Amino acid sequence: MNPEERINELIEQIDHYNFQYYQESISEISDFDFDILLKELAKLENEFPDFKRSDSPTQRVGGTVTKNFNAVYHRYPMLSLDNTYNEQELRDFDERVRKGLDGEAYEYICELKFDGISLSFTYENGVLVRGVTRGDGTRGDEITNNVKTIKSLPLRVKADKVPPIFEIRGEGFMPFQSFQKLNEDMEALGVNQYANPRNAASGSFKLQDSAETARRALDCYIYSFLSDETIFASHEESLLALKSWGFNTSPGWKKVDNIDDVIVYIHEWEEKRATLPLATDGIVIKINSFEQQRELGFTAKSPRWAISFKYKAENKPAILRSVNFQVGRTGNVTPVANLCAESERTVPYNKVKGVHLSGTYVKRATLHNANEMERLDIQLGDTVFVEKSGEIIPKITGVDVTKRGLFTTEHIAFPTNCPECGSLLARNEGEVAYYCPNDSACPPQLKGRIEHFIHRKAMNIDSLGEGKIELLFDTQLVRTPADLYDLTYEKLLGLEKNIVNEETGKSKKISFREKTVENILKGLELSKAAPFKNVLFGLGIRFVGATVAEKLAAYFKNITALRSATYEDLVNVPEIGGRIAQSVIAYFSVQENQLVMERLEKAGLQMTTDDKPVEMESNLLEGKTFVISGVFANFDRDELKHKIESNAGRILSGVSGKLNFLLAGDNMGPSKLEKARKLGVTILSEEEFLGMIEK
Ligand SMILES: NC(=O)c1ccc[n+]([C@@H]2O[C@H](COP(=O)([O-])OP(=O)(O)OC[C@H]3O[C@@H](n4cnc5c(N)ncnc54)[C@H](O)[C@@H]3O)[C@@H](O)[C@H]2O)c1
Ligand SMILES: [Zn+2]
Repeated sequence: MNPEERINELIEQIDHYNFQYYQESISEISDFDFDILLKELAKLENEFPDFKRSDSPTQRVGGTVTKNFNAVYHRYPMLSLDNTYNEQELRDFDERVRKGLDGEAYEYICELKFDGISLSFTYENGVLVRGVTRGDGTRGDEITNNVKTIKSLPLRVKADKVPPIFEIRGEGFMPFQSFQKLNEDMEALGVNQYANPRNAASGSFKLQDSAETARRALDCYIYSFLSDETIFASHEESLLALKSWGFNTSPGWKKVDNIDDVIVYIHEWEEKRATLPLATDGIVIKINSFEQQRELGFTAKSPRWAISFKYKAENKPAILRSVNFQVGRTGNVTPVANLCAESERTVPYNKVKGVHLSGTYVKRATLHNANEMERLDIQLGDTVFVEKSGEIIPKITGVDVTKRGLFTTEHIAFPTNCPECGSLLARNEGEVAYYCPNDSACPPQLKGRIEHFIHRKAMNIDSLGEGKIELLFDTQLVRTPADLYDLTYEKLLGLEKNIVNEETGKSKKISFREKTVENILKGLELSKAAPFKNVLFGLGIRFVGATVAEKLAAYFKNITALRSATYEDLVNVPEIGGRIAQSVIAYFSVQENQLVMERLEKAGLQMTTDDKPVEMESNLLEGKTFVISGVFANFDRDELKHKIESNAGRILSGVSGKLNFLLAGDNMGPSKLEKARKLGVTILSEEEFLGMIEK
């Protein structure tokens, strides 16, 4: 590949990752690997300036504005930061600063680099009037209602020196605690979880529903002040003033006067940052004097007076001692590695401490699925590399095959049968995970279904925590949600169980005394008033999350109508596709499920509703099928989907002979387009589509 081709290829890759990262809040590769690609591009552009493109990601801030919010121009551009992972480059930066300042003395402010999203807040006459994301650096999304949910952000500032208009900036983030809670909720709902707190913060600040943003308990650390008037001489002065005005300025910053002390600061926080309640990914170094900042100026993408030093995700060798195959609520089988430190090879596994990584000991890591095990070519006894990605879930990133002796490792067979119930495992076409199909009797699946049933967004029975369900399950009192409503005071009183925590080995005794039993029964009684949509969601039908349950409930109005709905009836409901329809039908065709439902109805749960269904706009698209692909100028995909469905059209999951229309936006994959053309599918632009439903 010649340099020009490589440059173009890199741009395409980086644009793709940027889109995923900023628009979809997904990291498809690690920041480190992303930064390697970006550096390779910058280097090639330097060597071959003729091939340098003006739209290169080295010349632009990575984000974009979305169509969901008002785009507003920044008064002062919001740039990125140059970054480095090593001390030598930091010294090179210091050298450039020294030259740029012509021998003047200078100071640095070192700050922690919090891992969230950049936010800008404008105050007029002391009142918060606007909150905006960084966007593409020139324009951002106006998310004022969402930033107002940040409790530590003053809505009004009262102080003497406050200028009539000023802007402050900071990092909006989700503390680990909120992150964990959010992901637990998402797991219970069966929807995709966020990989790390940064992605969660980014997604949460850009929600349409501010009430949901508020529930997610986001916060923000303020690290910069801007105004047209010169009020402060230095960054330090501005930070101190902001603090005295009531802002939640970023904690832990320090003023130093040479690069060696910057490096001391970096080492100081390398381990200590693991004790913070939020994610950090490095430190930021800024020239203190505003005058000197002006002298040094900016590149197209970042200030010349600042740089960030990023900590590499810590990666350490460990020994793979064994693999557990865990069966989850939906029957998915996940391989989990049991690890020990290299020095613990011969220590009995219950005495193993594990590998010290970013402040904690790690002895378990996910291997994701059979494909991933194959990709790693991992064997028992192997020396592997473990990393804490997003500082939360440890994963295995590779195998050190040079450490593999002739007889020291052993092939790992992925089980053919469920380790919990013995059923033959199955795998759906196109999916990587194996699952246990025995959903009516496999213990973790039964238990999981009950845990789901009592979830906050379902029957909301919080007097029945996880341990209690385990106890009810073990004593065979409860195997299905319907059994819960047969529980009585007499059956419950006096039950006991020791529950051992697998991680810590500590045991906890659960015993049902009078008060506990009363609370459980009260919770069950109250749950009988939960609306039909909650009951429907609580059943845990595959692909029926809270929103789908709400739509089905509103459309069919009662369980009898839903139960007898045909596939055609179901796909006629706006926004219900074939996958959901099939899953609902499959669920009701199982006799045991029908029985559970009848018993729940008898117990007095709500099986009807008066909620109104989604309004249909017309039948203009009746009998027509659509696939939406790419990015559109006026609507996002969900809006287009809604338009199709509320005009009686149907969405298909992929391009096939059955498809009538491909609604094609920008950036869609060329192979999809090609396939559609071959099959004679009509390709529509956004405008052409809108023309079809105009009345
Ligand atoms: N994994 C991926 O797929 C992927 C894709 C795109 C970008 N990225 C990562 O994001 C980086 C680019 O993002 P970026 O442009 O936001 O740069 P950045 O996150 O590396 O640095 C700039 C940002 O740091 C933040 N920040 C935190 N604490 C700060 C402080 N005390 N002072 C000033 N700023 C502070 C601000 O939000 C600022 O916008 C890449 O280098 C890469 O590491 C990853
Ligand atoms: Zn099973």
